[in-house]
Amino acid sequence: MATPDPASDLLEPFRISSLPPAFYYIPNFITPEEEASILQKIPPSRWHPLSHRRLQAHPTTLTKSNTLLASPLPSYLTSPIIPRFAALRVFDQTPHKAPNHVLINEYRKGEGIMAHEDGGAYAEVVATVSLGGTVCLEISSKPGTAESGPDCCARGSAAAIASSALSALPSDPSDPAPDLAAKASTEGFAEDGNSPPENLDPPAPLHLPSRILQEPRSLLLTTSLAYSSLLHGIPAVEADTDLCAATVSNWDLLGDSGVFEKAGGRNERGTRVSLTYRDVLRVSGAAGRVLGGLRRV
Ligand SMILES: O=C(O)CCC(=O)C(=O)O
Ligand SMILES: [Fe+2]
Repeated sequence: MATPDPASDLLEPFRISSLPPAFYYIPNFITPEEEASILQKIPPSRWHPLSHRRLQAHPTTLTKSNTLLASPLPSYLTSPIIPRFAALRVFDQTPHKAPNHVLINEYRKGEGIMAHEDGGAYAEVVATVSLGGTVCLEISSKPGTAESGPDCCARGSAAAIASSALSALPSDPSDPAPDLAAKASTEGFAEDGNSPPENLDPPAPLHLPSRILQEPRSLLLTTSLAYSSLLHGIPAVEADTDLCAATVSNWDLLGDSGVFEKAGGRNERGTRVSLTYRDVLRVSGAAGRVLGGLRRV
């Protein structure tokens, strides 16, 4: 069954409203010190070179049957990030209620990743933390779907999806990220976290393909229909150009859009590292592996 949009009153201010549900963009999710510390702890020996990027999987790659052999994530990937996901209830609706797998991708200038979908091995929530450089993620529809083609169409199912969102639980963010509490309170959300988001605005037009600009230290959440119905990719270019409110879907959510305005709408690519947190559906526990091993002997 599809994982519902994890919308809560805490996430609603960060929803990318011009895109189909449900993408959320949160700038400054981690601090510069936390970013530097994580980058420095990524083990150089674990990289798998690919043709246009390099990759490492934690705790391990999945088996051929898309099973995760359960083992803990390294602490530099869990703290402080996973408690912040919990405070925002990002993974509350997934089977294990927390991420159990992280892919680390590194892209150098001019590198990218082809348009793709992440597939059925995972619950439909991906939480991407960006480190180092800035890139545009390109969002497109799957070939042959109603949204494909150059035209706009109405976000018809947005309200239905939003209404199936999380029923909010009392909030106890033990370790809120720097900007989160302030953003939620300036948006006037109840502190007890019990009010479901109101969605009274008319549906926003959606334009596909579209771009999401990912600043260093930001968090991007790709969930529900955004996960299952759309493709995402990073163009392999040396610079992202023509960056402005009309061409970047999360322009109003950026931490500092002035940087791109001052640069004439241009983002010169540098090395970017992404951490993509997911909940693998099929997990084989250590006990099961021991028993399985004994049976095979
Ligand atoms: O680096 C990114 O932001 C995207 C990575 C990605 O799409 C993936 O690992 O499936
Ligand atoms: Fe992906």
